[in-house]
Amino acid sequence: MKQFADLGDGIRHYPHYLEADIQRELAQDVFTRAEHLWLSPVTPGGQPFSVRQMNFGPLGWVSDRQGYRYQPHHPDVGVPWPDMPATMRKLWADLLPGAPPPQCCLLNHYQDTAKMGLHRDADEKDQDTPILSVSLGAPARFRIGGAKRGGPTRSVVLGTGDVIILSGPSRRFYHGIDRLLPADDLFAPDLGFDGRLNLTLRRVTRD
Ligand SMILES: O=C(O)CCC(=O)C(=O)O
Ligand SMILES: [Fe+2]
Repeated sequence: MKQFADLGDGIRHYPHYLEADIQRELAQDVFTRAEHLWLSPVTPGGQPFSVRQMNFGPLGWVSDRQGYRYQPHHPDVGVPWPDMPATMRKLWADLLPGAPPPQCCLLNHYQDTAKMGLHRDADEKDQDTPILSVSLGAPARFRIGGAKRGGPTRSVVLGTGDVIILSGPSRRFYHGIDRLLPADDLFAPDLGFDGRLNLTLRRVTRD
């Protein structure tokens, strides 16, 4: 069992969990298969996100003028989302033994000043199975609060190859990304892309 920092409330941070060559393979696979399929999401109110997004796996999270939802097909081209990377399925099985398999691997690609405001992952019928997320590339400041908006928050730097799990009470906590941080050369293998890639695994349905 690799070391993790227990941040309380079911938050587990595994720094440098993925080796550099695995990170490189994962990034190459993801960017190759996501090419031409990236989405520029907008909120239902029409505000653009500063990240671009894509999904792998049976269900993908989509945000547009019609609302937030999960669907089995890419909204622009109508094809099923590409298969979930084997590395991500293995991570889930290794770190969350006994959990039902993930149904969505959401990609968030952050460049320059991209960020993500505080939100809860609330569109899944399954609000109990943990969320597992991987960071690749530029480090970022991840912010996490509590179950109610407006309460105190804390932050943790997520570096390349890090895994964070939100389980237990923290599955329903507000969280977001403040901003990208300058790369730390000691832990910054060249992964062949700019900015930061986040891959988030979630269970969506309750069955
Ligand atoms: O980029 C991250 O680490 C967080 C992404 C996130 O919270 C989400 O996609 O719901
Ligand atoms: Fe989230």
